[in-house]
Amino acid sequence: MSVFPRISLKPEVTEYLRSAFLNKEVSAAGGLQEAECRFQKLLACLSHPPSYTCVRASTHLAPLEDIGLRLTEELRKQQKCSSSAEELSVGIAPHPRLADVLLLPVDGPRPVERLSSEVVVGAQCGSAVLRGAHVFAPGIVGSPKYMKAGDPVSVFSDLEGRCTRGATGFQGNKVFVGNGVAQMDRSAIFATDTPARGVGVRMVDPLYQSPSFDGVLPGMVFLQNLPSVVVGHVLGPRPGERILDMCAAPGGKTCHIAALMGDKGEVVALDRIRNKIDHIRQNAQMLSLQSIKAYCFNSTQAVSDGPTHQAEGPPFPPESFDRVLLDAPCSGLGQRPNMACTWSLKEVSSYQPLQRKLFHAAVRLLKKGGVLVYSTCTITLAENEEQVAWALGAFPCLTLQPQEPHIGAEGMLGAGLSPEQLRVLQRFSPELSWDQIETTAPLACRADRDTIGFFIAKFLKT
Ligand SMILES: C[S@@+](CC[C@H](N)C(=O)[O-])C[C@H]1O[C@@H](n2cnc3c(N)ncnc32)[C@H](O)[C@@H]1O
Repeated sequence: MSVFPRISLKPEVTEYLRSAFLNKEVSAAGGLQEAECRFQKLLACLSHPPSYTCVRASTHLAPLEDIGLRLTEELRKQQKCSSSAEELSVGIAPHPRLADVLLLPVDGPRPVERLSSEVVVGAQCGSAVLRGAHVFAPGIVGSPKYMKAGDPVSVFSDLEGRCTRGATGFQGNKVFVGNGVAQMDRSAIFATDTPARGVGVRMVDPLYQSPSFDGVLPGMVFLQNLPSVVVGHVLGPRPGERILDMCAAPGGKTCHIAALMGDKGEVVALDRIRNKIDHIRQNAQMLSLQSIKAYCFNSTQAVSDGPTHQAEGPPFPPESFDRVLLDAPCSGLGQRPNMACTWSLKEVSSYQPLQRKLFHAAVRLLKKGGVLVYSTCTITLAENEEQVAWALGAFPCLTLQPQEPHIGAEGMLGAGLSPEQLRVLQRFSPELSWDQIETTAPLACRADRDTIGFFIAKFLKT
């Protein structure tokens, strides 16, 4: 059952994406009609959440089976505390190919009746609610005039960011994401002296029901999209190596890399935004990882001029790292659910130059014989296959490598790459099986197909 409309984009952005998905190579290979059909499915599936939640387990601390059992116990406790009449069976399943992944089913869309009191939240907060979160107070933009803690409310997501903060009603473009109970009075949420923190609305009857991971086994499980976990495995870090994560915050992949190395070696995490570095450090501490060193730095300038640079932190001499991850800043259009993106075409298409600058630094910092993984959470050709084609031309020392595991589809036609090159790329394309995925099918079967949109390329520097 489809509850949300397809993702709402500016017409110029829709046309830009259409021209990529219906490019000449694609149309010649499969026909224009099939390409249009794939594109329409893409727009529909992006506005819906995946049908499961993926968590990465800290298998450097305990066996997957033990973590699965402890998680089941914790979630059962959560259900007992929940006032929801309907119980969600926990049903955790290990991923058949990823030894550190647990999958949990999401139940939805469920028939939930709307209440007369409406709380309006920002689009990002609304998407988080659809993936199992409660509503945090900073995400609330509007509430009933006399709302008190304990009031039952319906929560709506403001798709276009039009609701003014503190509004008592909103008639704009909004979608219903479920019912909850206010945890604060309106006056506390919109207080001007001390901005409100913590849960503002506890969701009791969400449209999509999945467990809330707020405070659940924080050192043992980490919420992460499936393709993001695949990135760590594809990079293939080994104990004792020195690894660079160039765009690391909040550190999900950094921590995964350190865990895969058994916390032996060094993982250097860089990010340009200072307060995001604290998130990397907090996550490393929470997951008991000592091998991570995080620095606030612009990675386009992370190569030092001469080989004599002695300091521990960036910039680094050329050929300093065994493996480099470039999880690039990108247009993020693969994220699900995403019901509306208000970006202009200029914004959506602004990332290619920065990604190329980062690529230059990545190649220089990598040792000969080292591995470079480039990834994005977007669906555009310009940030994915076109970047690979450009990199192969710009850096003759790079060769494309097969990936293990290879769970996504192959790369998309249109950037002039050969069939062999496309086969070793990994493009997670939920639209390819959208409307064929049976929600009753075993979790492990649908998990690999019902992902966010994502892209991974692996190179070897020869
Ligand atoms: C896709 S996010 C990274 C997500 C992260 N790898 C993870 O798995 O948790 C991209 C990050 O790149 C950072 N960034 C953007 N430009 C950068 C630059 N020139 N140097 C370093 N970091 C940059 C952004 O601040 C953002 O945190």
